[in-house]
Formats: sequence, C-alpha cells, structure tokens
Amino acid sequence: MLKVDVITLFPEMIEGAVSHGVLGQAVKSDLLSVKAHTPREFTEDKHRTVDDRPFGGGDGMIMLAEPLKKTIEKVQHNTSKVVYLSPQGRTLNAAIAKEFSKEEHLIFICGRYGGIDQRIINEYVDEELSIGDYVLSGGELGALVIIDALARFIPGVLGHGESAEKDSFSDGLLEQPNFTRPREFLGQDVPEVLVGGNHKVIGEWKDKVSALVTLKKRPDLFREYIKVETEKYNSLKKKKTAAP
Ligand SMILES: Nc1nonc1C(=O)NC1CCNCC1
Repeated sequence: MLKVDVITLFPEMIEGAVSHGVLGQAVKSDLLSVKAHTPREFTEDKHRTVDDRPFGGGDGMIMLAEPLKKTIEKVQHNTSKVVYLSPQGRTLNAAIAKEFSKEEHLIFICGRYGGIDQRIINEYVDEELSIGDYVLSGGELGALVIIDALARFIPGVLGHGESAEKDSFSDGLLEQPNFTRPREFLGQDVPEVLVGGNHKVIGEWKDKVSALVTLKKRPDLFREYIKVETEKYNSLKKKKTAAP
C-alpha cells in the first residue's frame, strides 16, 4: 500500500480533503494511506515559531530548517521519496502521477510564505514538483492535486470497469464527450451510436471522437500522440521484418 506523509502547517486541509469521495474510499479501504504532520509539533519556543526573516532581506518569511528537519526525520525511512511542492519543479502530468503511484512511500513538503530554507532542499528533497506556472499561497493544494491524480492509478481505487488508463491524457488523448439520461435535452439528442448497444462500434466511435476532440482543443497533444503512435508502428514493423 502506498503511504503518503504530508508535511504542512495546516494538517486539517489535507485530512479534510482525503476524507471524501474516491480518495476517502481509497483510504477507508486501505488502498492508500495519507497522514499530515505539522512542523509546529517540533518547535520549542512558546510562540511555536516555524518561520523567520530571510537573510539578505526580501519579501516574505522563510520556513525554518530545524522544525522541518525534525518532521521529515520523524516519517522518513530508506524507501521514502521526498517531494517539495515548488514552481521550480517539473510540471505534474498523468505520466508523473502514474510513476508516483508506484512508489512505496511519498513525503510531500508543503511550503508556506516565501518557501523553505534551501538547506532542507539540499539535504532531504529528492525532487521538486510543480502543478503549474503560477504561485500558490501554499504547497498543500499542490500535494492534494498530486495525491488525487496518483490515486487513480492504484488498482482498486476506481470502480469496476473504470480505469485511469482510459482517463484523458493517459493514452495521450482527451476524452470523448459523455452523455446520460434523458435521451433528448435542450433539443440535443444523445448520439445514436451510443444507444445502439454495439460495443465494437461504440469503442471505434469513442476512439475517433477522442482523437478529433484532441486535434481541435489540444493540437500540441495530438501531434505528440501521432509521433508516439508512429514510433510504435515503426518499431513493430522493424521487429516483424527482423523476425526469422
Ligand atoms: N505552482 C506550484 N506548484 O506547486 N507548488 C506551487 C507553489 O506555487 N507553491 C508556493 C510557492 C511560494 N510559497 C508558497 C508555496
């Protein structure tokens, strides 16, 4: 079972978010463990200080190294992967979420204020990860986005018949449009093919429309998809011609 420890000044943000929906069910079913830890537990002064002014001046306070060190060392063991949420990291995508879902133990460090002391990054952080090119007030929402995205790749988390492999982006394409009852709404009908019951034809329709939606909305993704599929085809062809 993948174990996730989140180091945050606001543990209730994490605890609340992982107790609902798909994530809540995954935790309840012991498919995933998510625990939050605050560096304030490891402060010794009466104000429970976790930040201080940056050397060299500048805006924003910096999270102190000592309470972070103690919190990390409380949860860390030899198979831990320590991830710091930061705009300076590589940007999250489905492939990274899938990669992370295979880890044994993830520790997410959520910075607040201006960030954390660089010596913590140098000493403990295996990877910085960003959820996008913008600045948040804290790393907690980033950690939750990653936890939600990676959970979908853990076997058993999604319902029967559902699979993260069919999610948008997982096969490199956006998802086709979805419909449910009624058959007609606001003068718009459900595509006939989807109510025809022929699963082969429905699957072909979904694949075609998924490619068309991607071409229209994300031509960059579509170009990458064509490149990957062409490489797969060429490699298969090479194997066939090489085979005795
Ligand atoms: N973008 C981001 N992806 O992950 N974290 C991000 C972020 O903006 N973190 C803040 C940076 C300034 N200090 C508070 C946290």
